[in-house]
Amino acid sequence: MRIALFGYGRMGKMIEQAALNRNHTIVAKIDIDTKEIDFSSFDVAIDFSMPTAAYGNITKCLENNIPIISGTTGWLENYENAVALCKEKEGAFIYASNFSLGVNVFFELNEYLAKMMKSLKQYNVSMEEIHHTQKLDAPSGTAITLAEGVINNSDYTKWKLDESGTNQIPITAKRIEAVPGTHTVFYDSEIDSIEIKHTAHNREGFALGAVIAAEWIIGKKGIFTMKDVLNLG
Ligand SMILES: NC(=O)C1=CN([C@@H]2O[C@H](COP(=O)(O)OP(=O)(O)OC[C@H]3O[C@@H](n4cnc5c(N)ncnc54)[C@H](OP(=O)(O)O)[C@@H]3O)[C@@H](O)[C@H]2O)C=CC1
Ligand SMILES: O=C(O)C1=N[C@H](C(=O)O)C[C@H](O)C1
Repeated sequence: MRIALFGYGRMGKMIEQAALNRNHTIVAKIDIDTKEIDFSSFDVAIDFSMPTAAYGNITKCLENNIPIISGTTGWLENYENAVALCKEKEGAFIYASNFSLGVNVFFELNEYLAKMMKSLKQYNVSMEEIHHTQKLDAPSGTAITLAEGVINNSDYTKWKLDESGTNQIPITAKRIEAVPGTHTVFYDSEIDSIEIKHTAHNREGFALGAVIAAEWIIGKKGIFTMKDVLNLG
């Protein structure tokens, strides 16, 4: 498979390694200074760039009939526009806030737990995410997906950074040097606490998941998620 990388930072470099290990070729490394892109030279694009750049990169790929995998977080105000463009162009697109197998299992566990806890009103839910100090967005995309997983399976209706309130999930974002990504969902009552936690030990799982998604999307048309790719749930 011929892959173009949009963004060649921490994740772009990890994805390059994961792709080479699976016998793919990286034909382009595109950044903000790239003047011209030869869209005929690759089969699929993987975008791990920046919140301000992701939507533009996704748009370019869809307009040029290139399947696009995006892991960039912090651009979701434009997600529905990307979906509409993908439908209009009959393209192929996957966004995932987290491509690791472990986190996608954790997403399923989170939804299952939320369903069980729905009627247990003595418990209050909250979330914490911890990432490295270079991270640009807060809360993390993964924390937002976790909050949406609870909202879709409970009486909670919204999430907010650092703020609790009626039917609102408070999310705390901590920034600590070199942490790849740690997410915890807490249910607290006067009597006890339940917590589920995912800890990434490095970025390998994110990178491998993105390459697996790129392999999977070839020949498909539509808007998909990692749940489709991993056949979970
Ligand atoms: N979904 C998932 O599983 C995961 C998602 N992420 C997300 O991926 C994104 C990237 O993370 P990370 O690699 O750590 O960040 P980095 O800052 O290390 O890399 C981002 C890269 O994008 C480049 N860039 C800036 N503008 C553009 C543009 N217009 N087109 C293409 N590239 C551009 C930057 O270049 P320059 O430095 O020159 O500005 C930089 O090299 C983040 O949003 C992060 O949250 C991260 C890990 C896992
Ligand atoms: O910026 C990161 O590093 C990460 N970003 C993603 C997110 O916002 O959830 C995924 C992972 O936690 C690492």
